[in-house]
Amino acid sequence: MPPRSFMRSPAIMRSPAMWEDEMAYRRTLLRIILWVIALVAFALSLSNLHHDVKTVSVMESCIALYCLVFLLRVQQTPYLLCWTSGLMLIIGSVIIYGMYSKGLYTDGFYWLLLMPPANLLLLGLLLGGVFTLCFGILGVAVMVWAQPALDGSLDIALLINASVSYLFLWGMSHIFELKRSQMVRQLREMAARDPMTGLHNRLHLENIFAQIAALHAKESTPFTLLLLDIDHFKHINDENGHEAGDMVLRQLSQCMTHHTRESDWLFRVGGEEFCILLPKTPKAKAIELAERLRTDVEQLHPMFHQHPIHFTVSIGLAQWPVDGGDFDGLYRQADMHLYEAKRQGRNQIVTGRG
Ligand SMILES: Nc1nc2c(ncn2[C@@H]2O[C@H](COP(=O)(O)OP(=O)(O)OP(=O)(O)O)[C@@H](O)[C@H]2O)c(=O)[nH]1
Repeated sequence: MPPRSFMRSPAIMRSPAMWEDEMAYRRTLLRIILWVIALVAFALSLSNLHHDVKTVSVMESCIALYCLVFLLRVQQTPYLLCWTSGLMLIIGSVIIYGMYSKGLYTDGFYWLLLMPPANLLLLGLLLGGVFTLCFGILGVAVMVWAQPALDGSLDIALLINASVSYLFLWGMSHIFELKRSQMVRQLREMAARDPMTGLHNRLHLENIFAQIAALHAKESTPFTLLLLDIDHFKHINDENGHEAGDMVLRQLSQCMTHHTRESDWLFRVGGEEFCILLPKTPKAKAIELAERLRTDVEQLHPMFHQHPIHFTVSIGLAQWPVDGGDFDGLYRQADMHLYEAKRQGRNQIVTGRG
């Protein structure tokens, strides 16, 4: 007969893609933006060729070409920021050159206003901010030094209007990007946590496991996975009500937090089922911790409406890599041990061989 909790949840939930690639959002955005820039740059290149502005036309063709090559790499390159920085550098340089050239001064200025939102959206607050600052300074420099040479005099009103518009767009883009990244962080945190206990939820488990396993494979040290299940939890609910059951779940979470280190990972993986990952911990040490936890829980007796609630936990243990080299294997082994602990009468730890 297969282990109990594996029957309840046959497949361990896969992590959402957003955790697998921090830059997934920017990749998607870039795919659309690159097509647009490539087409616009190509059209402008033809138009400038037609109007005999050959240097700018060649530069615009280069932008279109860069975008097409970038499009081929955008989904898998690990150097996304380098590629994007290159793109913004080329576009910014062409704009500044356009402003410097006679005849394209005003056109170049309009295009420069695109730099703050594009930089911040594609490169983030810090790098995007540096690019925006550099191109802003260059834009003002072109106005102050090159404009009198081109137009005969410096238009102070235009300089002020241009600078204020640029700064305004930068400020708005900064606030937008700041709020967006804060919201993404909050959503990730909420998606990774169980609201009742504050522990990580199952979605996060596989990702963390992969990171811990990779680290331990490098250092050739073992780590241990514990599965805990509250005994007869249905009975606690039935006898004392759902609220009492919730309180027991929170009490157990606090007890788990108390008995573990900062570096350990605690998860609520099901209704009354919990998982603990103990990095750099061999089975013998994990058994000591599990035993302390089990006896502490046995003596807790939290009060619910002046009525003490007695509860116990059963624990299954498995050590990486001897009990399983990958997530599914190790989790299955710990689950089999937990099943055995339940079968042997509950309120105990089963660890298997070794
Ligand atoms: N209060 C409360 N109960 C929950 C929650 N999630 C699941 N449960 C209850 O947990 C109980 C689990 O019952 P069972 O799977 O039969 O397990 P058990 O009674 O603990 O029995 P053993 O595990 O065999 O010792 C069910 O009654 C669920 O309704 C929750 O968030 N809060």
